Amino acid sequence: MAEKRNIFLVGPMGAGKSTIGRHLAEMLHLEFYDSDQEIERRTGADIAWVFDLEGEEGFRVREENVIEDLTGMQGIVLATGGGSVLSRETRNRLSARGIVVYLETPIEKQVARTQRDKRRPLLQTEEAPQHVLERLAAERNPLYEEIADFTIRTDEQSARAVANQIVEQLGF
Ligand SMILES: Nc1ncnc2c1ncn2[C@@H]1O[C@H](COP(=O)(O)OP(=O)(O)OP(=O)(O)O)[C@@H](O)[C@H]1O
Ligand SMILES: O=C(O)C1=C[C@@H](O)[C@@H](O)[C@H](O)C1
Ligand SMILES: [Mg+2]
Repeated sequence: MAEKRNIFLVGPMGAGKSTIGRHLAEMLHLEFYDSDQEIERRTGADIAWVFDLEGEEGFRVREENVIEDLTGMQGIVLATGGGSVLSRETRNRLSARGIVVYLETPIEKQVARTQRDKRRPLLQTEEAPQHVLERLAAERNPLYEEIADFTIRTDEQSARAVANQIVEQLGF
């Protein structure tokens, strides 16, 4: 049987990777994974707690390991953590083992979408979320672009409509 392909969603916090990823997996009859959720499952702690106990550095090690394992699977949709592309090894694995879709959205939209929940420790600081997200974007957008097979904006349509658009672009 032909190898089943993987789809990896990358992009910043609030781009909609987790939400759109679930729709996409359902539409394509693939399994859905989310690296943040997988870290929570393996540690039995939430993301904020991992950041508190181990710092961002410890979190990144866990993230790299989880993505190494998940990218070794076949036939999955994976929503990656927003900062996972900081690791060169992770970027190489994502590029080599699946189709990478960059979900792009303006900062203002990211701010609005991440305002209500407190699960993103990098945004729980004195600095305004808008500034943090701008700083992260300057460093990370080139990395998302570097590995993307294609890019889709997620601020103009519903999550389901974006998933549909991805299915069309994938052509399978
Ligand atoms: N296309 C969309 N249209 C409207 N709302 C959306 C869309 N995509 C996502 N949202 C909403 O935005 C919020 C953030 O989305 P989501 O958690 O999927 O982002 P994420 O990219 O996984 O972020 P993170 O990197 O922090 O995990 C959710 O409440 C979701 O319902
Ligand atoms: O952009 C980031 O660095 C992060 C995004 C989230 O998906 C989580 O992985 C965590 O909150 C860190
Ligand atoms: Mg997510």
